Amino acid sequence: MLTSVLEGNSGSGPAVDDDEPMLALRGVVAGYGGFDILHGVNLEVRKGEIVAIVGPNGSGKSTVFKAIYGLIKIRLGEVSFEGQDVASLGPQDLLKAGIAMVPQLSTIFPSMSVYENLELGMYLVRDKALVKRRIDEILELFPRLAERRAQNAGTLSGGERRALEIGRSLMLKPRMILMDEPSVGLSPILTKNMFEQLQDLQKAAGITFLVIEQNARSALEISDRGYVIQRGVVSHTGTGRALLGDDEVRRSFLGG
Ligand SMILES: Nc1ncnc2c1ncn2[C@@H]1O[C@H](COP(=O)(O)OP(=O)(O)OP(=O)(O)O)[C@@H](O)[C@H]1O
Repeated sequence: MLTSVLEGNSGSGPAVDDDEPMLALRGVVAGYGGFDILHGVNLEVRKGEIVAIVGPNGSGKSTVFKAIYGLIKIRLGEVSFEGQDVASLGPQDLLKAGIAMVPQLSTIFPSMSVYENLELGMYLVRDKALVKRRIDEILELFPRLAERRAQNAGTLSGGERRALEIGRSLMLKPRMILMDEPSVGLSPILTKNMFEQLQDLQKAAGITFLVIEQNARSALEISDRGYVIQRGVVSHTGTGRALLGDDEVRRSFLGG
């Protein structure tokens, strides 16, 4: 079954009309307990894009991810991935479908080596030769990790650790990666490096990214498109460049 998972995730995935978005949220309403937090969110990600979700604290950015990743049930609306309704799928099934998530909090095992942490990205796969091949491919994408493959992950710098998390999420060959605040804990220069890494992966491996970021300016600078979420709805959308140039967005979120 796991072989089929890998086969399913390799290559370009199901045939999708290029005009169709890879991921689409339509009128999504979701929340916690008796309260709605998202009041009809519409959002699209096209194949090969980097798309950023930005907005003030508590506006619902993480809730959008939870709704996509099946961590909360949506009350109204639709979530589709490559034309398939995925609203009722949980994280394991979404991973099989080709979407991986890199959470905000580190999930690296500090007393294990870089290599062993990467192995965990395919821990259910018994074919060791396949796992090794995949790790070698990933280490080729991340030369700094390759140099440190035997080093304990707990001794990595913040940026290297983030790279390891991204690398591990690539083990099952997802076509799309959701990243929740990838710049948390990183200095401005490491944030810049990390975003450049996403752009490299977008080009080298054709990965599509949907990224939530507090650091709105840095995220929009490298994003093809962005969505500003305010009080549970999309208030602005456009190319990263257009949002960076929008007076209201600048005043509200980017510090003038
Ligand atoms: N498990 C939960 N139970 C109840 N309310 C929650 C829960 N998780 C989030 N909320 C509330 O939902 C609202 C949106 O939270 P969310 O985490 O989506 O915002 P965010 O835009 O990601 O914020 P931040 O930038 O601060 O991380 C907040 O008012 C928050 O308190």
